Amino acid sequence: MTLPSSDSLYSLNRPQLRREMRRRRRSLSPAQQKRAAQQLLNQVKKLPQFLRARRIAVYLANDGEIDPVHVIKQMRKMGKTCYLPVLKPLVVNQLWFVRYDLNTPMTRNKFGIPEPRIKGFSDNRLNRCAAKYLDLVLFPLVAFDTQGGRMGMGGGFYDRTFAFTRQSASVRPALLGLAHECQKTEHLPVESWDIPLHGIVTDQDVYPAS
Ligand SMILES: Nc1nc2c(c(=O)[nH]1)N(C=O)[C@@H](CNc1ccc(C(=O)N[C@@H](CCC(=O)O)C(=O)O)cc1)CN2
Ligand SMILES: Nc1ncnc2c1ncn2[C@@H]1O[C@H](COP(=O)(O)OP(=O)(O)OP(=O)(O)O)[C@@H](O)[C@H]1O
Repeated sequence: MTLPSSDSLYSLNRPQLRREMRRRRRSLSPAQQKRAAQQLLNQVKKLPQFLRARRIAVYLANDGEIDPVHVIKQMRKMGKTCYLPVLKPLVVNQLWFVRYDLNTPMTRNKFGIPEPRIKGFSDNRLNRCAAKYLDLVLFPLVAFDTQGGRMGMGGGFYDRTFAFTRQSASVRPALLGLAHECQKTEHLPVESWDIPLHGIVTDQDVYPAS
């Protein structure tokens, strides 16, 4: 099947575009995914936001997402602390960030994505990092454009969790989106609730926010 060209993407509404971009990334071959993951590390490891960050939130690849596995390995080599999103219990579509080491016990969330298992309240508190104390957050994206538009899985998890960054300009982790180059579109409308990112990193390029 031929992919719609960038022009015909214009005619799609938001859910259709999300479906199309998810299909695109899922249709990448294992070899393409492997190469993209390696190229992603080459892009990320040059970034000043990455070099200076000590606490970094990342994700475990799902649904054809660009895989930050080598970025995670590099973080560990550099002595940085890695955090993963955990669906916040009892609160609508918000995230916690919990420490992720080689021996972290894991479980699957309701979407089937592995996340650190939260045992007791105290254990959870010890290993959690408040979103405002993260130095860098790598957002998983479904689609992006080069003017600041972006789209995630549709739950608004990241938008809700980082809504505080609008108020307090002084406490602001660096926010960077990760995506395959094939998830770039011509133009995505920016919604009122969209949290602006500092840039997007793909296997091919770095797009700083303008
Ligand atoms: N790797 C990864 N982890 C992540 C996210 C992500 O986008 N990628 N999230 C970013 O927000 C959060 C989880 N959000 C998600 C939202 C929807 C679906 C999803 O697959 N939705 C299904 C419908 C599932 C259902 O309702 O039962 C679908 O659309 O097909 C997955 C994750 C936290 N962890
Ligand atoms: N701060 C917020 N408070 C309440 N609802 C919010 C907030 N931010 C976003 N939402 C809601 O969440 C949904 C997000 O939809 P959208 O298509 O933008 O998801 P998304 O791009 O996947 O978001 P994210 O990447 O943040 O997970 C919208 O229905 C929006 O109204």
